[in-house]
Amino acid sequence: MGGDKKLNVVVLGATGSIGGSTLDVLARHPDRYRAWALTGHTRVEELAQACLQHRPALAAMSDETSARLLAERLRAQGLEIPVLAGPQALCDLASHPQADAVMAAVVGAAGLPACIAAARAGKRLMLANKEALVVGGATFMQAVEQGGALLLPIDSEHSAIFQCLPEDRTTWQDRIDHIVLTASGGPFRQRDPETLHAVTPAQACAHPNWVMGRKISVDSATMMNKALEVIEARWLFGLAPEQIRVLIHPQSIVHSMVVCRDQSVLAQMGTPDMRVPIAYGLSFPQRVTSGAAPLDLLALGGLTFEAPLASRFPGLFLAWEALRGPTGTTAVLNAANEVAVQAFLEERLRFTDIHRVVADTLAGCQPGLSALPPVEDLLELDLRARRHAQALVVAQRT
Ligand SMILES: NC(=O)C1=CN([C@@H]2O[C@H](COP(=O)(O)OP(=O)(O)OC[C@H]3O[C@@H](n4cnc5c(N)ncnc54)[C@H](OP(=O)(O)O)[C@@H]3O)[C@@H](O)[C@H]2O)C=CC1
Ligand SMILES: CC(=O)[C@@H](O)[C@H](O)COP(=O)(O)O
Ligand SMILES: [Mn+2]
Repeated sequence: MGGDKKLNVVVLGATGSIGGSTLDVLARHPDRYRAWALTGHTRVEELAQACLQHRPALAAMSDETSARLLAERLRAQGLEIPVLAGPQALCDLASHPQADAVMAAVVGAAGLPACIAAARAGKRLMLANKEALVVGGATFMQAVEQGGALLLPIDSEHSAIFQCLPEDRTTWQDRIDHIVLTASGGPFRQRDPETLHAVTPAQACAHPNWVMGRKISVDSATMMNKALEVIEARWLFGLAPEQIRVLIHPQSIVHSMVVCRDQSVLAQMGTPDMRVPIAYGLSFPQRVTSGAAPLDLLALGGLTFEAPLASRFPGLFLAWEALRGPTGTTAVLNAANEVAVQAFLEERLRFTDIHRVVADTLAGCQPGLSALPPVEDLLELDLRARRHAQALVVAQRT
C-alpha cells in the first residue's frame, strides 16, 4: 500500500485469537490502516470492547441474538455503530465497496461464504481460515482468480513458504521441488499413545508454543491441523500432494521451508507470534513492524526435527489420501473433524475417537460432486458429512 489513503480492513472473527492479534497490529499503524468493520459470532462483550477501542464504521454478529445484544450494548455506551446481523452480513461486509482488505479469521467451514464473497469482489484477502480453503478447494481458487483478488496466506507455515518465494507466482511451479511444513507435535508429542484416550480438553488445548482458539488447539494435538495445512498448501501454491512433506520441529522457530529444484533450502524463521504473518499480510509487498519479540538465536537450545509417526498421529496421513480422492473428499474430512472436535471439547467423545469419526466418515460419505462444484454444492456436502459424523459420535458413546 502506498499514498495517504488508509486501508479499510474488515476483520471477520474479530473476537477470536487471530482477530485480536490483527487488531493489535492495526492499532500499531493508525496512519496506514483502519479497522473499518469488525465481526463476531457470539462473544458480545469482546466485540463491544473492540468497537470501543477501534471505532469501526460497521459491526456484525453472525448470531442474530448476539447482534441485538451488541447493538444495545453499543447504544448504552453512546456509540453509533450500525450492527448487522446474521451470516449474510459477513458476506456483505467482505464484499463491500468501501472495504479494501479482509482478514478471514472465522474458525471452520462457516467462514467459506464470506471468503468467496471477498474473493469475487477482488479484495486483498488475508486467509487464516484454513478450513474455508480445505472445503472450497478449486472452487475457492477459481473465485480468487476470476475476482482478481490478492490471496495472502496468514497461517504461519504458509506465510513462511510465501515469504520464501518470489512475488511472481508464475515462477513457483518451476522453482519448487517440494515444501516442508513444520509442526510442533502439539502437547502430546512425547506422551505414551496408550494413554491418549484419557486426555481432557484442557490438556489438549495446552499448546506448547502458541496461544490459539480451542478448535485449532485440539487440531494441533491430533496433528489434524497439519493435515488441513497440507491441503491448504496444495491450493495456495499449486503443488501436487507428493510435493508436500511434514516434519515435527518442536521449537516452532523454523516456520516452514521451500526445497528448490537445485536442492537449495529456503526457510523462514522467527519467534512464534502470529502478528508476524498478519503484519506481512497487511503490508505485502512492504514490511511493517508487528510487535513480535526479536529472535534470540543464542538463547535457543537448538533446532531439532523428527518424523511424525502414524501410530501417534494417524489423522495427519489422511491429508494425502483425501487429496487423491474425488472432489469434495477434503470437505468431508473437514466436516467430520469439526464435528468430532466439538464433541471432544464438550466431553461427548474421547480424544482418540476423533480420528475414528473422521476416518469412518471418509469411508462412509461419498461426495458425488462435479470437478468444479458450485459453492452451494460444497455447503450441502458439508452438511451431509456433518450429519454422518454426528451419527458416528452418538454411536461411539453407546
Ligand atoms: N489462532 C492462531 O494462532 C491460528 C489460527 N489459524 C486459523 O484461523 C482461524 C481462527 O482461529 P482462532 O482465531 O484461533 O479461533 P477462535 O476460536 O479464537 O476465533 C474464532 C472466531 O470465529 C468466530 N466464529 C465462530 N463460529 C462462527 C460462525 N459460525 N460464524 C461466524 N463466525 C464464527 C468467533 O466468534 P465468537 O468468538 O464471537 O463466537 C471468533 O471470532 C481458524 O481457521 C484457525 O485454524 C491459523 C493459524 C494460527
Ligand atoms: C500458528 C499456526 O500457524 C498454527 O497452525 C500452528 O502451526 C499450530 O501448531 P502445530 O504446528 O502444533 O499444528
Ligand atoms: Mn499453522
